[in-house]
Order: sequence, then C-alpha cells, then structure tokens
Amino acid sequence: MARAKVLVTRAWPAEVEARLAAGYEVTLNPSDTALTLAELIAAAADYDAILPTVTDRIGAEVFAGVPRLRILGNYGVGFSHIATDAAKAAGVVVTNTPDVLSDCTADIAMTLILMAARRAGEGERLVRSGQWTGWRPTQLVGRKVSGAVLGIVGFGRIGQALAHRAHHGFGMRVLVQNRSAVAPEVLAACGAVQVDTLDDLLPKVDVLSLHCPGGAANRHLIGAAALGRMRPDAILVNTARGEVVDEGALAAALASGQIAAAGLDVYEAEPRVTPALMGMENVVLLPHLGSATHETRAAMGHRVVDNLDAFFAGENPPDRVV
Ligand SMILES: NC(=O)c1ccc[n+]([C@@H]2O[C@H](COP(=O)([O-])OP(=O)(O)OC[C@H]3O[C@@H](n4cnc5c(N)ncnc54)[C@H](O)[C@@H]3O)[C@@H](O)[C@H]2O)c1
Repeated sequence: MARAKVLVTRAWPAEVEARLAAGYEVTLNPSDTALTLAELIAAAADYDAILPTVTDRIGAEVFAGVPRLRILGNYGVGFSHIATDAAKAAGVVVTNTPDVLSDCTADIAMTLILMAARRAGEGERLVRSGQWTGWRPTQLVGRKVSGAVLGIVGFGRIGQALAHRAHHGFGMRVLVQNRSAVAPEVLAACGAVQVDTLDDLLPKVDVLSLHCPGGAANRHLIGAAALGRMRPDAILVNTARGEVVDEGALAAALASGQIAAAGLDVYEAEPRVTPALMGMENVVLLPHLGSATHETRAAMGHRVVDNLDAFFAGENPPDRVV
C-alpha cells in the first residue's frame, strides 16, 4: 500500500522526524519559516496530512477546494490558528498535543510572574549595562510573591499546573475563573477558590495569569475595561494566546499606571510586539517559549505521530479536536 504523503511545516526534533520518516512519505519544509496561505492551499491539494504549528494560519481557504488533505496533526495544544469549522465541513480531522506541554508552559508562566514581581529583567539589564554601582536598600524593590493572590483565567490543564506551582511551591493564594464549574476536589488540590465571573476576579488579584484558549470567542477578553478593573499594583501575565489581550490597551494601562507590570510570552501579531511595550522597563517579554524544552518538543512530536498512526490505522486519533 502506498505510504501517506505528509508535510511537516517547521523543523522538528530529529528523533521525531526520523520516526515519521520510517512510516510515511515525508516532506520537511527546508526553510523552517512559516508557510504562506498559497503554499498551504497547494499543500492541501498534494498531501494526505499536514503537520502545522501555531505559525501556520490555516484559514477556511485551505479547505475550500477538493483537498487531498485528510488530517491536520497540529504540533501544539492551542489550535485557534486553524479554521476548525471549515476543516470539519470538509471532513478533515484535526488533532493537537495536550498534556505533554502543560508543565513547561506553567513553568514559563511562573517564570514571568517571578520576573515581573521581582523586577528580574530590569536587574539583568542593569548589570549588563555596567551601570550597577552595588547593593542599595531602595534599588529595584519589587513585590513579594508568597501570600499574593494569583487569579487564573481558564482552569484547564495548564491553569491547574500553574496553580499547583504557585500554591504549593510559592505560597500564593489562588482564585480561578473558568468557563464551567470546576470539581471541588480539583480546586482543593491546589487550595484554589473559584469565582463566578471575570469582573469578580479582576479587582481581587495581585497577579492575573491567562490560560484560556485564543480564537474569536476570547479575543480581547482583557481589554481597556478589564484592565480598568485591576488594581494599580497588579501584574498581568499572558502565556495563552496574544489575541486574548488588547495589546494597545495593555500598553496604555501600563503607561498610565492603571496596572503595575506585565509578563508576556505571546503577542497579537507575532513576532511583532507593540512598539510601546518594547521600551517599558516594567514589562517582561519572552519569544513564545511556553513549550520550548527539548523534552517537551520531542514529546509533542511523538504525540502528533501517535495521532497520525492511529488515523491511518483506521482508528479514532486520541487527541482529535474535530
Ligand atoms: N505560550 C505557549 O507556548 C503555550 C503553550 C501551550 C499552550 N498555550 C495556550 O494555552 C491554552 C490553554 O491550554 P490547556 O492545555 O490548559 O487548555 P485546556 O483546554 O485544558 O484549558 C482551557 C480552559 O480555559 C477555559 N476557558 C475557555 N474560555 C474561557 C474564558 N473566556 N474564561 C474562562 N475560562 C475559559 C476552558 O473551559 C478550559 O477549562 C491553549 O489553548 C494555548 O493557546 C500556550
């Protein structure tokens, strides 16, 4: 039987590329840059499977013809960059990679909380600039994390992994807001309390960390109105998706002192960052590092291939999202 034709849109860990090549007719994108829409449309006509990442904007146009494409094995858990309704209508299966990246993404959220609260980015820049003149009682004084109230928006896999770290590791008090009710035992496991609405949550938190999906439903969930309900000493952390935060409104809130600081791993128009944020000392900016460890990137790749193997064996892929 002919082997399925598979396109990998970005460079993957070598061990996963080797596993993939053993079972499929694989094309790797040699440039390791994001494919254009035209390239994705052409690929849908040529390949049985495309294995995209967050940098591939897979709009409805990709499914508009009569594609050869049968499955999109997304390399990542978030899939708001894929027009899943159009995929479903075209009979194209979409899978993702849940769980295997939760710990590392929660680690990056905790990193941003600590860096923003303790002004670590400012401190590092001071030392590197050669301007540090020695220890002083009033220099770069930040906020204490232990005992602070952490508000988590979206209490799924990553939100819960962060809550465990923050509560058990750092003594933070955790409030959560989730689209649906969270089981009492899940809340109790990380000392968390669920509040009903985002409006209830915002004025209560020292740190707000976002862990809901992106996409149209959550676009600008945190905009001028939400930022206006936060306390002036509060910190916003976003490791979810850039579109969840109105970046212009965030820059304005930081400039006016409406909130104190921010830590960002994701941006509205990656890799572009709103210029005003680039010049602010009280903002920590990371280049979408959530899942970026060797172990996790390999595990994500194996998870994609597990789903692909199941699909081409005629089974329902374990991480099917449509
Ligand atoms: N920075 C990174 O590199 C990185 C890495 C992995 C995942 N992510 C992002 O993190 C997101 C969460 O991943 P996960 O595995 O925890 O997903 P998940 O599906 O387990 O959890 C998401 C939770 O958010 C809730 N939710 C959805 N909309 C909401 C809203 N408006 N208000 C409150 N709660 C809402 C859902 O009910 C769910 O409980 C992904 O969708 C992805 O976009 C980013």
